[in-house]
Amino acid sequence: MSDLQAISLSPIVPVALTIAGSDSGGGAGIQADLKTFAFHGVHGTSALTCITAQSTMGVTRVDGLPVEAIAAQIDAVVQDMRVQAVKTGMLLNREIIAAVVERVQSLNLRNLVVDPVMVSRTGAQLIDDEAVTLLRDVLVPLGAIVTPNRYEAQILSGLQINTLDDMRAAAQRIHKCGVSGVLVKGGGMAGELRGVDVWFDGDCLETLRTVTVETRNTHGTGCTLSAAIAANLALGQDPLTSVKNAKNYVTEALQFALEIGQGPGPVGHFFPYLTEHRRLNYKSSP
Ligand SMILES: Nc1ncnc2c1ncn2[C@@H]1O[C@H](COP(=O)(O)OP(=O)(O)OP(=O)(O)O)[C@@H](O)[C@H]1O
Ligand SMILES: Cc1ncc(COP(=O)(O)O)c(N)n1
Repeated sequence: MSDLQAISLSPIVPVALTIAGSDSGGGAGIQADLKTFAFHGVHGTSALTCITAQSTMGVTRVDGLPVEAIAAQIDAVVQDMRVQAVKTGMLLNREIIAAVVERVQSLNLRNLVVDPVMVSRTGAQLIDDEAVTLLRDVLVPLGAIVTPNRYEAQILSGLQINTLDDMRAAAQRIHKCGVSGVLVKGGGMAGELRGVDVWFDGDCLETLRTVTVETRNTHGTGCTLSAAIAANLALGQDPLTSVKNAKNYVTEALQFALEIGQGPGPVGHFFPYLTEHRRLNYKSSP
């Protein structure tokens, strides 16, 4: 048997789990997470929390799933597979957050990346006040890494964020709640700070910069980033390396973001790696 055959017959593929909502438009939520896991060579599993009717134009309807159905999905995956990393995304309401917290604790889920989906990058609150409190006080402290955007970081820290120093102060304040690593994301910052993130893990306070991509097609950046961090953790990378690799991936996916639909299009999860030939075919399509 050749080496190639031996490898393909017994692949040791890491497994990651996303606990998040569905985006019918395919740009964010579970759809973005599974594409990101696949890109990284990680087997993606999912526990759906809610179904959004959504497109690049926005969300027109949201239906939460029964908490028993959410818990059953998590149990089914974890009882069968060795899940190396988990990410949470849109958890919608208090009941769903409480159910996820209960499963994370009972099953002792490790390498948890909490994307605290609470406020859109434009500042609109996506979950009710009670849910915000529970997420902040109970779920975030269980995380290995939490990834708030500018507005979410304001809620978690109680600080206003307008400058890089504010981002740093917020990351340090959020760390005090017990989460191991904090990444304050700068997609919603103005001017030179757009796309600049701040990392704090108790020792290291680091500013992470790639390039600012001039595009309006940024739908799904937050989901993609947290899923890529989870994928890197599943692959055995340390937290800061995972965050840096994930940021590089998101930057590249933004550079190949898709002009699809009438609103801000999604990032291109696989598009940097399509052959030039195939991209030319797309351009010549009607
Ligand atoms: N124009 C950009 N250029 C480079 N990086 C960007 C840009 N916009 C966002 N990012 C990066 O994308 C990642 C996601 O951050 P962002 O602040 O957009 O999160 P979010 O608000 O949760 O996402 P979304 O807008 O999709 O809800 C961060 O690493 C951020 O720095
Ligand atoms: C189902 C679902 N989950 C999360 C988000 C936020 O997405 P992002 O912050 O990545 O744009 C979304 N728009 N829809």
